[in-house]
Amino acid sequence: MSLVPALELLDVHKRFGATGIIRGARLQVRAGERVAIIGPNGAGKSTLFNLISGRLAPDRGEIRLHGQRIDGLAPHQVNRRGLARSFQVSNLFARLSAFENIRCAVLWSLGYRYTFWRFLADLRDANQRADAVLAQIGLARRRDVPAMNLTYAEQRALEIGITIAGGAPVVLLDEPTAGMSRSETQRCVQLIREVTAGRTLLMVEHDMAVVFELADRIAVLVHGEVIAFDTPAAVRADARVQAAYLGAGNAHA
Ligand SMILES: Nc1ncnc2c1ncn2[C@@H]1O[C@H](COP(=O)(O)OP(=O)(O)OP(=O)(O)O)[C@@H](O)[C@H]1O
Repeated sequence: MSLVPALELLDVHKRFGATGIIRGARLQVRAGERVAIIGPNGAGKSTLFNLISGRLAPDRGEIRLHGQRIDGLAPHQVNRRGLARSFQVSNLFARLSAFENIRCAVLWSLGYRYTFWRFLADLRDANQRADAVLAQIGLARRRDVPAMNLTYAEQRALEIGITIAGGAPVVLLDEPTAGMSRSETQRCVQLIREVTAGRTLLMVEHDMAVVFELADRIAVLVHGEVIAFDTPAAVRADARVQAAYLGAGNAHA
């Protein structure tokens, strides 16, 4: 395993107006690791994701992907360097089929800068790859169904498929099980486990059962600082975490 962290945050700061939202966040995610970010509402989890994926630039500090600085790059540049993210709010093309949605993501990852003949060859590859991803996310039989006619859980699975379709080694999932029933959540956990095998996963998740089942390590974000970053067992036993979050009867816990 590489000694260079897959993803590293060094003293990252971000303020909105006069309010410091991310205040010296530090994190080192190893290649192949699954890490969950938890924390109370408003702790800055979404802001942190936006900073990592290039939607926001930090005011201070560094963000590194496989040792290379990515802070300040645009989202598509971060994506090209091997980091893909999903969104809380649906990102699907409603009228396109499940297959076409995935194929768009595959073609995007291949780039549109090729000649026409090269594009045709890529299209063949893209079709094969899109079908492989559909099979992986369990939607092969729903291949030609427009995204808007899929069930909610299928739409969320499709979003995960779109995120991994380009083959990015580092994947950010934003509340992947939000709004799901218990059984849908169970299936989604299994899906995430399968599709992120061999990749590095960073996820924001409010469902503690999912977090404790999936994560190798958990980062606890409180007021824009990572106050604990450890194994699930150690985080569960951490008095600061209990005081700040887990024991506090948080609405999401
Ligand atoms: N673009 C923005 N401009 C001003 N304030 C913002 C902006 N984005 C987020 N905030 C504020 O930053 C704080 C952190 O928000 P963020 O969404 O990152 O928290 P979170 O931990 O993801 O919360 P939740 O668990 O509720 O999703 C909140 O007080 C929010 O109102």
